[in-house]
Amino acid sequence: MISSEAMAVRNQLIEKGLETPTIDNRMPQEQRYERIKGLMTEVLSTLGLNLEDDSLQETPHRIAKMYVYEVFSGLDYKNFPDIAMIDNKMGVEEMIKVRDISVLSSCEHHFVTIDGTAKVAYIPNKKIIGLSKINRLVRFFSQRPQVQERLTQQILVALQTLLETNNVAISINATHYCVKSRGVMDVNSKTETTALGGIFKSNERTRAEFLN
Ligand SMILES: Nc1nc2c(ncn2[C@@H]2O[C@H](COP(=O)(O)OP(=O)(O)OP(=O)(O)O)[C@@H](O)[C@H]2O)c(=O)[nH]1
Ligand SMILES: [Zn+2]
Repeated sequence: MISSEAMAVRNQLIEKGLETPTIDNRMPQEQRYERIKGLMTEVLSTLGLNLEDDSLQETPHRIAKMYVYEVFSGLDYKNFPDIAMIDNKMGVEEMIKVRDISVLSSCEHHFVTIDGTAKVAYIPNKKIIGLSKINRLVRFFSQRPQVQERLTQQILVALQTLLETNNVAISINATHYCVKSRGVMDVNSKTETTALGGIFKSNERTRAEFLN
């Protein structure tokens, strides 16, 4: 079942043109897994690998399981985290900032790892979010084929929707293994993306407090 929070976030992303481009192929998870397993068998044998070898035998199964149930599980809103919100009874008016949130995602151009950290901040309105739920949201949207810019925006919009305020900011600093382990093979470069909402965009001091 897809929760009402997940539906609200999804609708906002669609409205803002930020949803991950997907097609509705109506294939249940188990069927997706079976199909990918068969197709990966083709890929591996086309590469010339011997799938009768005991180490390689289960690799099509492992890859299909990893795609459907692990690294791309965020394509399915049924896996959207349960979000615990609490009323801002204590009247918090200052910035809440969480740093060093792990970001492990996959680049949609090459299907290899994006590895980094996120910093998230918000100024509460009527609601406060359970801290671990910020990490879970980051993780949900990371578990999709991604470009870092879209990932950053999706987390911003999700938090804005759930917290019922525009005053949210996020930055992600990440290494792209498609840049590091292949292609240009730059082992040092990192990419920083930022998405600012509400007062984080309009007020220089608030923005500076977040960015520094
Ligand atoms: N903006 C952006 N680009 C990304 C991201 N992840 C990967 N890319 C880039 O996507 C581009 C794809 O370029 P292409 O020329 O189509 O692919 P390619 O031939 O494999 O390119 P090289 O990586 O330069 O070898 C590359 O420049 C990647 O570095 C991302 O999160 N954001
Ligand atoms: Zn890439």
